Amino acid sequence: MNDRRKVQVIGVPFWKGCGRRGAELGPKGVLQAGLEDLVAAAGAEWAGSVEAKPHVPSGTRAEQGPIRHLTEVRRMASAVADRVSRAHDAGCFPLVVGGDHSVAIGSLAGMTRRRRDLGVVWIDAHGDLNTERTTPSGRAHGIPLAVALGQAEWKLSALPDAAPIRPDRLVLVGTRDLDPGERELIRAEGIACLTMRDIDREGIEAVMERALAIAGRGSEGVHVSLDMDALDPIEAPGVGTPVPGGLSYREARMAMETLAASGRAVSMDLVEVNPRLDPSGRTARLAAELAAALLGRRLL
Ligand SMILES: NC(=[NH2+])NCCC[C@H](N)C(=O)O
Ligand SMILES: [Mn+2]
Ligand SMILES: [Mn+2]
Repeated sequence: MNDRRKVQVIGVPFWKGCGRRGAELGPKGVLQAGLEDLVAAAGAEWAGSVEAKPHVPSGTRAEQGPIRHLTEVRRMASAVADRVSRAHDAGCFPLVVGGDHSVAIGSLAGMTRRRRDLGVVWIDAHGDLNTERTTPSGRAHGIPLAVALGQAEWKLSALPDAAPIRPDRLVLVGTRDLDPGERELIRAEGIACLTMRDIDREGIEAVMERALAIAGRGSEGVHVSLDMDALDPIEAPGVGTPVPGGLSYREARMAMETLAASGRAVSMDLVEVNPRLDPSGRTARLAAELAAALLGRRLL
């Protein structure tokens, strides 16, 4: 890892990919939980915090189609992609704070513009591998990986200069809730899926080493996408789609520390924090701590 890495926070106050208001308060919540101090404690330099918001001209009509609010999701993704590639060009580590997980379409577009052979570690209860055809909810936060892989009708390459990610460089971690179409895609593409069961059996450190071997070895760096619903709802109650049986506080910390020690992480998403669903604020605080751990904050 370089001596003092610059971190550019890109806040994306966006909820329309999950259909539940409150996710747009995520960036503010995570910042108020002390993100800046925690990043400093990680020894990183704070390059500031900017917002990426879609510009939707008034009078825009809700479109018909399988994915709700698709026009806004596309505009948001394009704004995020521009912020991310600019941060990357300025020598910064882009830290994208959502917002729901559809913001990752923008992060991946922005990163693949600059790094064609990007590895991706997707830490999430869900697969986020639905397409327009398989989505059970019509929510865009369930499709970002299918878009990034080029498996959906909406392709990452529709965004200027972005490139699809490679299925053999993608690894899912913490998975415990998949839809039928997602299972099929995982099988068909041979996507590595390190489920909660693997974590139970092998321990989080061994699982993360495996994840790094897939996404990290030989790639041009690893994008870490952390959906806070990967954590057990007891630790992180402020998420829109909680699933029981998730990562403990310690496992999540260890996962971040293992990624940090590898020195391979080049960008991160921190998503699905919904402060409205968690008056205690612990989900936002935990999210900020996990980002700092990924950036190298440690006890000694
Ligand atoms: N990023 C998330 N929390 N995604 C939840 C997705 C839930 C479900 N699989 C769907 O497609 O709607
Ligand atoms: Mn999820
Ligand atoms: Mn997700």
